[in-house]
Amino acid sequence: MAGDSEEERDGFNHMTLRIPGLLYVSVKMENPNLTLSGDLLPHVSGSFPLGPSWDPSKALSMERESATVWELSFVVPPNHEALEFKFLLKPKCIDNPCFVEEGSSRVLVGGAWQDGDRMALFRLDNDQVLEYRVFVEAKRISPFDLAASWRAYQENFRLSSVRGIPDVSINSEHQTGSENISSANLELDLEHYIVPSPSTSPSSALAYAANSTENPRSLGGGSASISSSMGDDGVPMINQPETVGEVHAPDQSKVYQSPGMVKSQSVGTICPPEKEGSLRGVSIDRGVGFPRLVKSSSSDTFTTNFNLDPGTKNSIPAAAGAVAAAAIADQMLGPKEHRHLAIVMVSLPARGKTYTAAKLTRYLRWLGHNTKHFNVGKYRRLKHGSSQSADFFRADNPEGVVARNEVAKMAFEDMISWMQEGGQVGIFDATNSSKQRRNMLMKLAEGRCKIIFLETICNDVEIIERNIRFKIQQSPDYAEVPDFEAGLRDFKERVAYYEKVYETVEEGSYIKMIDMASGHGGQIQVNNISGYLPGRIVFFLVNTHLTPRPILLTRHGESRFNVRGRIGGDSALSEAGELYKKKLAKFVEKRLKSERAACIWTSTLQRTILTAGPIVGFPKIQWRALDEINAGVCDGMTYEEIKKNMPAEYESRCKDKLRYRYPRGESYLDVIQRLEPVIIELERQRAPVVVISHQAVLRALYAYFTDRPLQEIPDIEVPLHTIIEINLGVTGVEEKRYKLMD
Ligand SMILES: Nc1ncnc2c1ncn2[C@@H]1O[C@H](COP(=O)(O)OP(=O)(O)O)[C@@H](O)[C@H]1O
Ligand SMILES: O=P(O)(O)OC[C@H]1O[C@@](CO)(OP(=O)(O)O)[C@@H](O)[C@@H]1O
Repeated sequence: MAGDSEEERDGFNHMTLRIPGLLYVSVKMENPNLTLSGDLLPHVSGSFPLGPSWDPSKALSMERESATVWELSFVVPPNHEALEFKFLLKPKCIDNPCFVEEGSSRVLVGGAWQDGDRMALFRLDNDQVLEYRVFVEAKRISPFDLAASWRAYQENFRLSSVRGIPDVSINSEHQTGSENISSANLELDLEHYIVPSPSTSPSSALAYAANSTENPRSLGGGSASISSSMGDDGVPMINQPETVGEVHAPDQSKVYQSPGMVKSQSVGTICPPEKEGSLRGVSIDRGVGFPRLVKSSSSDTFTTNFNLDPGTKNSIPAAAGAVAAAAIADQMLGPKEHRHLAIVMVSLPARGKTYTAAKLTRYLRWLGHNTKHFNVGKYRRLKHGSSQSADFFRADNPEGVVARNEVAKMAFEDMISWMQEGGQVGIFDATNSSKQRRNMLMKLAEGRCKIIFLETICNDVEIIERNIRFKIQQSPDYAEVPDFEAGLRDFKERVAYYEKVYETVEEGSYIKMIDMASGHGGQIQVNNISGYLPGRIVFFLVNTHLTPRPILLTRHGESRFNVRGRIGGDSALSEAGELYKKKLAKFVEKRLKSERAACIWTSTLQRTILTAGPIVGFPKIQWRALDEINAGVCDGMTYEEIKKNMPAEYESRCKDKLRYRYPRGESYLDVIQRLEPVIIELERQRAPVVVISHQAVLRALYAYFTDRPLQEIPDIEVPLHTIIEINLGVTGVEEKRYKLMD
């Protein structure tokens, strides 16, 4: 250290005596009057080791240390005699001239400052004078210190200096670089930027989730078949076969200890996380999303051992994503009936059964579990028509009871048949509100599948009233009833008949969601729940809620690698990307202006962090889990180069882009697996979130919200400079797209 020869002033060390040995030098400039300096950036130009020449174009830029102080540090070798340097101000626009400080050059000899001026004076074009205070600090460092700090620099400093902001940050004013906003101005009305969403996206949250559930096999439905929608004549329309389902487990070693693993033999209560009042100061463990794992067996080894060929039907789940060794072990080693799981919904009408069943189905499918939703109401409508009045649902109407039990049995048997063909999780959606009905189901399930009851209880009369009104609007039961009030009366009568005979679940394995829609947290009770998958289901349900909020998904602004067609890497933004980041900031400002809280999530790659740069007023969080698919040895190559130099790899990826894993990199399935905590966190958040990430990652996130089959994920279109707004609402998911630039 130089402590023995320094003179302290203004908090900086001004050297007067030479320090022998290797030196660490820090020079700083301070300009308290920021408004004068405009967009002039301080630089240093000098002799070795500051630069090979005095050429201003090779001057080193200083880093902004605080709002008014700029800093540059460097190492001077031990045998170096004199170091000469000068400060420069360079305009951001490279075409404009730069300004060199007045007076002779500054000289440092062995770290001692040869009495240079303590002010740097710049005379600008218009004879305006800018003054900066100058500080120099020199410390002797040992080669060991240097080696250690070099390592630290390699590991940390370079990253944070490139990125310029810490993992969790918030900027309350526009950063340098976000000026010159005029070209980034947006129309007053954001609707101006709306472009059509792809036809496969969820058309409207008002579409009733039961419509897209399974059809009776007796009607030619089966495991993959007829449509969710009804034709004008009431006859189901034939649609595409369902493609979701069987895929390889990506890597059985890739299991991380998840909070989803719950074992409970007796009744326990879990309270969901508190509602977030404000997101400011939020801190997130960046490790989340990076499973602690050992890369070992490939999916090939796994599938050979356990005969999990995606093309063959078998009784073992063909799983992906977070479904890994634990899930498979449960399936392989547990009792035979445990290889298939039936989630049997229980509740009075209008308590969110179909909504919850549809959401859980979407989540499990996205993780790679072969899951289907069987809605008994749909079976009833197809068998008995959709114009049954409340009387049909009276417990003392024997014909109604027989008819309802018959369709319930039919749907349950269909579900079991599908499981025997390889299906893994069946979600059985009916009121199942009496012990007698549940006993019937348990008998049907004996030795064939494990049952977990999922009961939704709601004590909030206002929510029940709102739900009932939704049902009249959405349910095909009332599609033919022109008078809304008459429909309302009939449905309330139906609910009252159910209430008379309703028995809460007290038997078997169950999960009870109590008042989870109230917005005050509610609670979840679990009884006799164990195993990987039930644990995941409980964890998912604890974190979901009904608070409406938008999630804005966007890729980073165009990167320099994008321009050159190179994949991966960590390049900065192109000119178009720079413009997009400014437009995006304006968009976010307008779109979220009425929100009390919101959060900006980026990956740890600089193209997303730079894109988030000009957004002000909201906390920004970097997630490693949001980093782009790791292209391994192909990182930085163009697709053409991969095709030419690694034709076999290129070919394999074309054949199966979902499962293909780049050598030393990742597959899409790997990406989905690491995104699972991101999905849980997105479900848990109550405020809007802006996710600035990458093509492959956003494909996977988008597929979750829009219930797209895994196989389609690698080809989903996620264009640059476009914002995909996902609105999570009380009735489901709706999508809007804004295109800010061509
Ligand atoms: N856990 C819940 N408790 C109460 N209401 C809920 C819950 N989950 C969802 N909802 C709301 O209930 C409304 C009606 O739900 P739906 O699933 O059609 O009811 P059900 O199938 O029980 O008749 C949904 O639009 C949703 O807003
Ligand atoms: O899976 P494919 O279709 O190759 O798309 C993923 C690729 O998208 C890219 C662009 O080509 O994303 P990004 O824009 O985030 O850089 C590559 O980095 C990444 O490898």
